[in-house]
Amino acid sequence: MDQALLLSKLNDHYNRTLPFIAFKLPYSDIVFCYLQKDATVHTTTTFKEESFIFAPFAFNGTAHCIPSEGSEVIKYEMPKEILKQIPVSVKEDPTEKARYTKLVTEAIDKIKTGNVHKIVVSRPQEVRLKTFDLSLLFERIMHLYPTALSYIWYHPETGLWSGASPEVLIYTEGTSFTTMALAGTQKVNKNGINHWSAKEHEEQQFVTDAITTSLQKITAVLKVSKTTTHRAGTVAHLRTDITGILKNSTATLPKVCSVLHPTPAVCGTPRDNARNFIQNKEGYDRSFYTGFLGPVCEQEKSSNLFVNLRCMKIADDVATLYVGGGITRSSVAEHEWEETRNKLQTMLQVLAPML
Ligand SMILES: C=C(O[C@@H]1C=C(C(=O)O)C=C[C@H]1O)C(=O)O
Repeated sequence: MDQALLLSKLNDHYNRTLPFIAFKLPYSDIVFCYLQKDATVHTTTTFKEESFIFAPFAFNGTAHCIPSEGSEVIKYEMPKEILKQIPVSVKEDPTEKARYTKLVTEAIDKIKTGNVHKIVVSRPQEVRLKTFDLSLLFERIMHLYPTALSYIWYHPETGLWSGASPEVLIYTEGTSFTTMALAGTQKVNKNGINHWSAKEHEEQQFVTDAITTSLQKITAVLKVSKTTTHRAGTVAHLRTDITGILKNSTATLPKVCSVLHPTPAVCGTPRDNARNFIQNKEGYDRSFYTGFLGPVCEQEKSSNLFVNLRCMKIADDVATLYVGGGITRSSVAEHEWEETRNKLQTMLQVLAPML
């Protein structure tokens, strides 16, 4: 199928308010699309049917999904093309900056009281588009970030979401699994080498420790890699891979997801205390941001689930971009604000021709 036909099918689906998903896995050139033939709201608690799963931050065991059955399934190979990144500026809103830095300061104060080590706080940023163009969105999201899970999800129930996530929640293949601890953020250094502070290493170590502890009960083998620098668009993170074998009897995919989600990389640690802070103080509903998403296939016993980061929701001509960062006792509110501004670039690059 050529790209013009694919785009006309996607546009047609969108105009008829029919659900679809288009996604590309990291390091792959193949875009998969499931175009649902009706507007049924499909949900899953078993994660067994071949489908693309879309779960919110407030996941309670049930996720939205678009099954391949009952959908037109399209496999499309993206032509190789490198799009240049152009920094896009958004006006700094002093009121929003004051609100966010206050939230960060409150998180630091909470951490200093001692019952929570790390809290991930976040904010939505609205951006007005001249006009929304689904074809342009497709071309840019699928080309700009080859190491990410790039996607466009649409369902009349949830609206249109798009993102390029650098963070694996879990990959499974039979009982083998891979997950990752991703934290610490810097702008990508021009010489390609980033130097990380003790604060950034500490923050990332919280994530590794919390993930390995939570996986202990449901795994038979657990291995932790060396920590490396992971580039994600214009920012870089510290990353540790965690691999192993799941216990066959207890570790179903929904169970593994409930154990891992929300990870300390998007919520904090200990989880309940961090989540309480977020719910009481963040001041907005994260909805699908920092939820998880990706394809699952029971027959092949495989899944590729990602954390929904570097994403946005688009309604009419307004895109809402979501960004956050992990706070520890040594965080500096002004730096955290800057970090969220840097992270905004990932989706702003995608939207650039529509601004
Ligand atoms: C919360 C976000 O990112 C997470 C927080 C990070 C950090 O605190 O340094 C780094 C990567 C992600 O795990 C986001 O991008 O919105």
